[in-house]
Amino acid sequence: MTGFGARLTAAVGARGALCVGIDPHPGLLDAWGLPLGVDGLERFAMTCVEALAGEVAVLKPQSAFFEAHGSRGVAVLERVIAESRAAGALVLVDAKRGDIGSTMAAYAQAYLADGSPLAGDAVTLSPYLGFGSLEPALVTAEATGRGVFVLALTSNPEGAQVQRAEQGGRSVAQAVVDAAAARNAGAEPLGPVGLVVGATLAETGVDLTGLNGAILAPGVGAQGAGPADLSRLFGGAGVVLPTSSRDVLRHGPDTAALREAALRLRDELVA
Ligand SMILES: O=C(O)c1cc(=O)[nH]c(=O)n1[C@@H]1O[C@H](COP(=O)(O)O)[C@@H](O)[C@H]1O
Repeated sequence: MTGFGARLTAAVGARGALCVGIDPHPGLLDAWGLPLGVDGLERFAMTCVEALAGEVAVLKPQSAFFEAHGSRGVAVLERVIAESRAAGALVLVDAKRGDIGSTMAAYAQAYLADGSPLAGDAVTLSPYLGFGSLEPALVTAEATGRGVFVLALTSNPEGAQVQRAEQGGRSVAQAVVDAAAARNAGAEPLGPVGLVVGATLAETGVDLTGLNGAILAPGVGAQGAGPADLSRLFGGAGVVLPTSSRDVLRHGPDTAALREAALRLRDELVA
C-alpha cells in the first residue's frame, strides 16, 4: 500500500502544487444562475468536478456547504468524492473534525476507512481537544494510506487567541507542529500528517523545518493572500499546497473558464 505522503508527492509532481476548494456558497450558486436547493448544489459541485478533477492535484470539498442541505446534500458530497478520485484528483474532505478519542474513532471510520462513502484521500482535523485525541484518526490514516491535515495556524484573525497562546514558553501552534513532526518522523518521502497554516498570516512564528509532512495553505485569493505571501511564509519548506476556493469558483459556470482560472493560478504560484 502506498502511503498518503507518497501519493501526494506524486500528484503534486504530476499536476503541480494546487488545491482547489469546492465551496458551494449560496452566493456563488446564485451568480452561476443555479437554484439554491440541492439540485443547484449538485450541478455546481459536479461542474467543478468536470472542470477540475482531471487537472488539479487536490480538490477540497467543504463539507459544511453539503451538510447544509441535509442527507441529500451529503449524498452529493459522496458523489463528488467518488467522481473526483475516479478522474485522478486526490480528495481532501474539509470537515475539520475533532472530538474525544472514543468518538474520534467513529469520525475516523467515516472519513478515513476503506469502503466508507465519505472517505476521500485525506480529511481536515482540529487538534483543540488535544492532539492525542486524534489518535484513532492517525492510526486509521496510516493503515489505509490516507492522510490528515491538522489545524495549526488558521487563516482567520480569531485563530491567534488560541493558537498563539503559550504554554511553558512554547505556543500551542508549535506544540501541534511538534506532535505532527514526531508522528511523521522517518517516513519517506513524507508522513501522513499534514498541517494547515494560513497564507494570510503576517508571520508563522513556528519552526516547520522538521515537519516531514505537507502544509496546506488556505487564504489564497478571496482572503487576500497571493504568491508573494507563500514564498515569504514558506520559502524552503517542503511540500506546500496552496488552496483557493471562491477566487477560482467565481469563474464558473463555464467549465473551460473554471479550468483556465485554476491552471492560471497554479502557474502564477509556481512562478
Ligand atoms: O482547512 C481549511 O481548508 C481552512 C483552514 C483555514 O485556516 N482557513 C480556511 O479558510 N480554510 C478553508 O478554506 C476555504 C477558503 O475558501 P476561500 O476563502 O473562498 O478561498 C474554506 O472552505 C475554509 O473553510
